[in-house]
Amino acid sequence: IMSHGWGYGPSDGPVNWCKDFPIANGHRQSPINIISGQASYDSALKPLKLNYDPSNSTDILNNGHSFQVGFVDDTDSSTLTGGPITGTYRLKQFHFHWGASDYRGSEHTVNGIKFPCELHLVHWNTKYLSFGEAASHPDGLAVVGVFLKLGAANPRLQKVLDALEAIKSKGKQTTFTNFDAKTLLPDSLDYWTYNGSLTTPPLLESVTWIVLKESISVSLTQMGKFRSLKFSGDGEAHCCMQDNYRPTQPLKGRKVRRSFK
Ligand SMILES: NS(=O)(=O)c1ccc(C(=O)N[C@@H](c2ccccc2)c2cnnn2CC(=O)NCCCS)cc1
Ligand SMILES: [Zn+2]
Repeated sequence: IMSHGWGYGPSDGPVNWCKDFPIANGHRQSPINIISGQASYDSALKPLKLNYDPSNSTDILNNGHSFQVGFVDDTDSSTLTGGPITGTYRLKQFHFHWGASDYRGSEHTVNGIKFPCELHLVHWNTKYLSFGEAASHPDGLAVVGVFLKLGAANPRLQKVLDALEAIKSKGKQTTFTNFDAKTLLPDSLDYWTYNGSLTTPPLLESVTWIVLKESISVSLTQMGKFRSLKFSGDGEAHCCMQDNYRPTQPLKGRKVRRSFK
């Protein structure tokens, strides 16, 4: 895992990203604060269709910013269609952002409310040849965001959290097969949607964001598992992986639409 030179600390964190990535001050940056009263209902928005094949999950990796579960994406077996997008987007990976405390950690906020954690399911448009190629086009990526709200332990998270034991430090990776990402989704697929960006460098403005209105639960103990990861590699000074979220960015005239009345 190459050291990217960026992180979430006082010197390499979000306030400094603009030095290496000037698009940080661009016109469609993410995350944003979603003001529910200002999101307009759009009856043209279709229901989300998420068809994930559990046999596509391959590995779980600590990439030094978060941990991500990777998927085979060389066929249309795990896809996102419908919703605000046209065409077929393939699931590439999912990862999370979380806080050092239970009162922060999500990237998007709703009416100024922060959640302790946010799940991102990352998809790329199959009109392009690869994720990397898609990431450089305005309609290249679609990320489904799911808020995690403090409450009862979520049994569907447990398999992911148990795997963290093996990837405590940066660069650690282990196999992670037969995981059905669909089990992480809430009952309702009602969503807000807007045009935005990657929330980490290179901050490319190529993401159609689809943020679910309904959250899933996470317990205090489970949040402790997230925080037991390290930003640092083996042998480096221990640096707990937490507060790996970017603050909300200016809307700059963008409209947020909602799929529900
Ligand atoms: N938070 S988010 O959902 O908006 C999000 C989704 C995906 C990526 C991503 O895939 N980034 C890699 C990439 C590789 C090729 C072209 C462009 C981008 C990359 C670049 N340097 N390191 N990485 C790995 C990386 O950052 N992985 C995602 C970690 C989420 S915290 C980043 C953020
Ligand atoms: Zn993310």
